[in-house]
Order: sequence, then structure tokens, then C-alpha cells
Amino acid sequence: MQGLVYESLQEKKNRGAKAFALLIDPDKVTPASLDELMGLAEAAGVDLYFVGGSLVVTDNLDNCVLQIKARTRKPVILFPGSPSQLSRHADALLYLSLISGRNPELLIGQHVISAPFVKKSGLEIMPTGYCVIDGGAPTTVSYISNAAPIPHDKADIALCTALAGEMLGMKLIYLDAGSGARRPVSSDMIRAVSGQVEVPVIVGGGIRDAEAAHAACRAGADVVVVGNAIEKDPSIIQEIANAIHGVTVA
Ligand SMILES: CC(C)=CCC/C(C)=C/CC/C(C)=C/CC/C(C)=C/COC[C@H](O)COP(=O)(O)O
Ligand SMILES: O=P(O)(O)OP(=O)(O)O
Ligand SMILES: [Mg+2]
Repeated sequence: MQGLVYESLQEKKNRGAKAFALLIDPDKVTPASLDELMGLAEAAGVDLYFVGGSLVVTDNLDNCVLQIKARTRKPVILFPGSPSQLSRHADALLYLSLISGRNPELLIGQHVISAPFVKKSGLEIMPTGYCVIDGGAPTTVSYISNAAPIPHDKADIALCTALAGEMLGMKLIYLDAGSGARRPVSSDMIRAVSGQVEVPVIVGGGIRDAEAAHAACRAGADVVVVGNAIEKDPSIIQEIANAIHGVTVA
């Protein structure tokens, strides 16, 4: 089940290198806007393409994945808010279990229902302990998941949740303040989690400039995800990429 995409994330982490994931929400792009975005993203050196949304209302996912694949050799990874967001054209799947919440459907229920389809998809499956962190206001993910986010200033809760996830076998931990969060995950929380878990740590939600991306890397994020801010202003991609790639940890 573990494959090339996960190995590349682990290898980057072992070198102390940081990865920039661009989140593309299939509802928010047209073929023309995606074409332009891909030009900027490839020039900037985006490392990973995440595709998905908490709620996807168009049937644009397959086309979106195919269009991204046609423009890059970098991994295209599904980041699904529900099992309806599967595309066999992607390379890998963040197989999210919402371990910060107590909603059984998002911990295991939806996985049981969709297991045969996920297995048949041929996607590389990356079990991901998904933690929603309070981002200062309700976000689409906090509303849709119907589960209390971890309070912004409770790094210990995030740490214990991440450790439990890792010991249960999760291969990635994702700390997410939610799309467009007013405040991103704090450096204290990222430091607490990345200091003790061994698997790669992904951080996203409300990262809207180079400074915030840099801070997340310095605190220990292995992968930094940016979606909303680049949707609003694609021209910031290069400076965010530079900020992320400029951090290497010995
Ligand atoms: C195949 C399967 C079993 C799917 C179920 C997946 C599951 C349990 C999902 C958990 C709940 C959920 C609604 C997840 C949403 C995922 C998502 C796309 C969130 C948006 O993330 C924002 C990202 O971190 C970037 O933020 P920003 O830069 O501010 O846009
Ligand atoms: O789907 P999400 O969670 O990325 O949120 P939104 O599309 O509302 O920004
Ligand atoms: Mg969305």
C-alpha cells in the first residue's frame, strides 16, 4: 500500500527539506484559470498538488486532476472532504480520519462504506490523522465535520491526538485550521507535535503569505499547504515557494 509518493515525503523529511503543497479546490477553478495557475505553480517549484474541498459541488474533479497531471510530473494527491471525491487519475490519496473529532462517521464510518471503491481505485493510500484546529472563526471544514476543533492554544491536546494517531498507524499527521482561517495553526502547536511524532507533519489553513509559510516550516511543518490565498492572488506563489524552500533543518 505504501508507495512512491509517501517515500518521497519521508525522504524529504529525512533531509530536513520542506515541501510546498498547492491546494486546488475543483469548485474554484475553470480550465482557463487552472491553466494559468499551473504555469505559475510549475515555475515556482510547487512540490505537491492537493485536490479537494470540504464540500465539492461541481463534477469537475476528474477533469481537474487530468489537467494538472498533463502539466506536471509532481505528485497529485486527493484531499477529500468525502468519499465522493475520488479520482483514479490522481497518484495518491490522503486517507483522512478526523482524529481530533468525535464524529464516528469521519473517524471510520465513511471509510467502511467506501472501502471497496478506495481499494479498487489503484491510488496510493496514505493513512492520515486529520486534526482540525480552531482558526478563529467557523470554517467550511469545521461546519461540515460537525466536530469540535482543537482550541488554538491547546498544543497539548494536539500533541496527544497526533501521538495517538501515530501509534494507531497513521503515516501522516495533518494540522488544519481550515480554509481561509483567520489565524493559522500556532507555531507552538506545530513545534509540540513535530517535536514528538516521527511521521511527516502537514500544516494548512489560513496561511496567506510568505511569512506565515516560513513560520510554519521553522516550527517543524514538513509540508505547508496553501489554497485560499493563492486562489485570491496567484501571483504570491513564487514568494511562498521561496519562503518554504528556504528553510532546511539539520
Ligand atoms: C475516502 C474517504 C474515506 C473520505 C473521507 C474523508 C474524511 C473523513 C474527511 C474529513 C472531513 C473533511 C470535511 C475534510 C475536509 C478536507 C479539506 C479539503 C479541507 C480544506 O483544507 C484547507 C487547507 O488546509 C488549506 O487552507 P487554505 O490555504 O486556508 O485554503
Ligand atoms: O472546501 P474548503 O474547506 O477548502 O473551503 P472553502 O471552499 O469554503 O474555502
Ligand atoms: Mg471548497
